[in-house]
Amino acid sequence: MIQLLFRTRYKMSLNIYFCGSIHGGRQDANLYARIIKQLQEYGEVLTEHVGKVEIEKEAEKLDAKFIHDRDIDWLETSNVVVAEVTQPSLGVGYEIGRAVAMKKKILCLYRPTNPGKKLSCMIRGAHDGDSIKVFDYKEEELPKIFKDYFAAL
Ligand SMILES: O=c1[nH]c(=O)n([C@H]2C[C@H](O)[C@@H](COP(=O)(O)O)O2)cc1CO
Repeated sequence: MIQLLFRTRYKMSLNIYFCGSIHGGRQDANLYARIIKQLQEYGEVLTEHVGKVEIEKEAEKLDAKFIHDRDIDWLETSNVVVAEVTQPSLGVGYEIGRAVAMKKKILCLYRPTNPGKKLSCMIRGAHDGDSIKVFDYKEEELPKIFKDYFAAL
């Protein structure tokens, strides 16, 4: 019951900006969709399109400046930024940098699956354990990570 009240309260008040690679590579697109579904338990995900398979076709119809300005507006109105940072993406790195400058609460999630690949120090090193958190994770750990993260906000 308490959890239900908690979720209802946050659904009404939290704007979540989810970042995931688009032009950087769509290998994790289905994972993004599953993450967005979980995040919707905690608030409104402003960037739901990041998990959509057909996003690249949609993006072709839109002007880059329109996408940039719309996303920066959403970033400004967001309360929390959640970024899946395993697949490197210039856009995601840029969004995180802008979000840091806006003093947003930021959660970065990285899957250390490939021993030959490392997360950028500019993301891992931004972790301060308070406003900016960077976690290594496995997908099955996400429900607990989100539960703990949003409860502590
Ligand atoms: O069509 C788009 N729509 C859009 O919202 N974005 C934003 C949201 C994503 O978190 C991020 C992805 O950047 P990139 O495309 O460089 O991987 O940029 C990026 C694009 C394409 O660059």
